[in-house]
Amino acid sequence: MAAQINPSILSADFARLAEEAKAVDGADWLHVDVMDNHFVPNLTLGVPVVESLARATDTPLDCHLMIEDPDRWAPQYVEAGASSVTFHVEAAAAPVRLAREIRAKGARASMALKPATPIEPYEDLLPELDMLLIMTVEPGFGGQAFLDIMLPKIRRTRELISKHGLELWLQVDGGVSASTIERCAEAGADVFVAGSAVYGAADPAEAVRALRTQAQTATAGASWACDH
Ligand SMILES: O=C(CO)[C@H](O)[C@H](O)COP(=O)(O)O
Ligand SMILES: [Fe+2]
Repeated sequence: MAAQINPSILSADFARLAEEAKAVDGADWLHVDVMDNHFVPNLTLGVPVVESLARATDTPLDCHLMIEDPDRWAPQYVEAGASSVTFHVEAAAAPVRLAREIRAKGARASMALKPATPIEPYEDLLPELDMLLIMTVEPGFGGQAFLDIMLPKIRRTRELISKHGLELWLQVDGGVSASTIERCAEAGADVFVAGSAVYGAADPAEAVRALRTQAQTATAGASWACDH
């Protein structure tokens, strides 16, 4: 699969979300960070904003739910128009049931791991998912420094995906920029969230294209991608 770049609107101007979505024309997905001030110490937006944004853009929405009780709330984000919904495993009571419910409602089901959460206990759940998100910062805020100690976890997850022959996308989120994206791609990521690196650029659409080129080039030279 070609590398995908998902600009995070956390770094956009929330008063001009429709225009900010257009500013990254050509992006694969729009990454929408939902924070409830409980699971993370920050508060962003909820279902009504996602509904409006889904009407305002043709770019599919990738909703990253950093909230308590995703079992209750995640299905509502599918109904609001999200094409992919990510819940945190640390917050989910029944991750398999929830992933099945998200898929049954017609969206891609994705599960996120905070930096201190290992992948190994969840190996058997991977076939239930369309995407796995490895956080490369502590969730809660944009503009944080990339945690390169997450690279071995990305590598081990890519090995598990290959071992089971899965079509699972592997997303990284947090501190992804021109100086870190190649290491993520080489380790095995294929979906890249970038907030400040895109919306902080003079030309956000050009930043998306440049990041994609960097990721594609790094992937082409990576050992994990040789048989793809
Ligand atoms: O989930 C997130 C934070 O919890 C954001 O998606 C992420 O931080 C993007 O911002 P940046 O690229 O600036 O790090
Ligand atoms: Fe995110």
